[in-house]
Amino acid sequence: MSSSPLDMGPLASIPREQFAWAAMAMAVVSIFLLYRWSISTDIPYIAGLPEIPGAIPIMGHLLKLGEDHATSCEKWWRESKQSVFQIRLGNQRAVVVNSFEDCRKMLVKHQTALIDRPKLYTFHGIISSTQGFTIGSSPWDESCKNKRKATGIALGRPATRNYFPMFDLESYCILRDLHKDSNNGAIEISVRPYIQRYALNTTLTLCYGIRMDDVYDSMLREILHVGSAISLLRSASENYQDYVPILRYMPNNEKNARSRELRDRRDKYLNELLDKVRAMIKEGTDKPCISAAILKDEETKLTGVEVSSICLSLVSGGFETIPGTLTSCIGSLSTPEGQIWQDRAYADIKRMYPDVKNAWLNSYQEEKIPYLNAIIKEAGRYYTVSSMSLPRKTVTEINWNGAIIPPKTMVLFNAQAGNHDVDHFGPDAGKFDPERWLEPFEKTDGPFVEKPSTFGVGHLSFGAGARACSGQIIATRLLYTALLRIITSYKIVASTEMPPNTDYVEYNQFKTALVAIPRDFKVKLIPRDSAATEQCLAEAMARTQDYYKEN
Ligand code: HEM
Repeated sequence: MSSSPLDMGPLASIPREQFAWAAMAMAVVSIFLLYRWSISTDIPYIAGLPEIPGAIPIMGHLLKLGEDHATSCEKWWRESKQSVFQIRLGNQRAVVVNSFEDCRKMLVKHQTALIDRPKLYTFHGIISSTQGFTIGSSPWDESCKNKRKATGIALGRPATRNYFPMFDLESYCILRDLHKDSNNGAIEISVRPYIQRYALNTTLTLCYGIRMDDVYDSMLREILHVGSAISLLRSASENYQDYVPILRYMPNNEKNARSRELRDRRDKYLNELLDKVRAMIKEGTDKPCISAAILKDEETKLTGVEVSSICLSLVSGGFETIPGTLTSCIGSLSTPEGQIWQDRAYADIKRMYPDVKNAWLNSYQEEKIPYLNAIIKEAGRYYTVSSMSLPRKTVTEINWNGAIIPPKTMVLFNAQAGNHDVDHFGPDAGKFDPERWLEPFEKTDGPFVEKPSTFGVGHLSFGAGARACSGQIIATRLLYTALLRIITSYKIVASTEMPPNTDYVEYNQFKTALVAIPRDFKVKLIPRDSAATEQCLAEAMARTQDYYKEN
């Protein structure tokens, strides 16, 4: 006998009602399991640590966080009065630390437990598949240790002396071109491109012994463009597929295609740079630099991929952070209140170096001027260019006031929140004020004296502990040298048509980027002492020509 399509076989003996119940139960169980799956995370809920309400299935808090994670977390901290809390980024659980004191305590006291960095699908799996991970994104292993050690030597204080001629040359080029392109102050100008070249040339020289003289050089602009686009793909608010795996399988995955395109463009210029070094070695014209040392097989104990990774780390470590900090700082200094700080800085420079030529000469050798140091600290604090720092991952458990944060948990440091914490910096934490770093003084008499700091540089912008920024010493020197030379040459005045945005959140035009990109603005440069500036420029030109000859 053939069965009809409606023949239900053995199920036919189950009464219709019972069948309906069974089907409903199965549906309920399936929905429950689906729901459980949609809210499950790599690390289970951490008992004893508050979780921010409002997470939704699959996405967790990703949508609620919006584009600007640092500002959302800062708000949740203030609303919940809990500085350390847990959130869900898709299927990953993360602990967020907000207040200055908690960031400091977590980063320093638990530095060994927090020595690792998480791996992300797009950045590690696609973008970094050819040149290796940058140091800032490397999980903690033997290779990362070697890379950090080599970088520590190349960027440490004793090595800084070797870079004096480079600091001299690159900061001279900023002033040379500002002087030329603004027609000695007659034309309003946007300063960021000059500072971008400054930051990039410094690390390119360190890594490859190569620099680009033209602010709009095509390779220089390509490196900056690709680097910024990659930095966007690293951010959680821009790239949900790192946390919501299902999105990776979407047809025509635009993120993957873009990642591959950027990776290929980056490979192209990195290979070109290495080829140039190879050619220079062949001709005997190579300059002392990290990649030449490796290519010439000097004793380095590093592999080829590790060298690429180090060069990539140094180039990407500075090209946005330094321009972000220095450009925004110049924005704050150009305001009417900022012009008073400029004048005080200028007076302090003249107090230490009555002859401006000596100030220029010493600008890359020592950081002796208290008022300038205060401006640089304040710029680092106020414009926290890496607002959520770089993510960390625990290797061992952390007991945080009784809550056990297990190994392999992602920990995020809200440096922006900590740097504007009124409980630490006082009620004016939201104001740019270099004088917070100076001892109280009779404003007219001076002299300015820096307050001693109990915690590194006094703010969280370079991170802290075992994975703190490797480039901090060089970065500070670069900021100092450039600022000294700019302030001694010009009084910087904000453009009335294109003034700077000096709000510590709104100055950034891309909230989703890993490192802030300041909104464009222009300034007018009013010469302080044209004859002295021209003499300083002429002397710097002569010195830097000698440097070229020596190399
Ligand atoms: C104003 C300038 C800079 C700022 C604000 C900055 C900020 C940071 C931050 C927040 C981190 C993560 C720290 C942590 O996890 O605790 C970091 C890591 C790092 N930075 Fe910087 N940075 C700057 C300049 C530079 C420069 C110029 C270089 C290289 C020449 C550099 C190289 C690195 C490297 C290699 C790491 C990774 C360290 C590791 O993971 O072990 N940075 N930086």
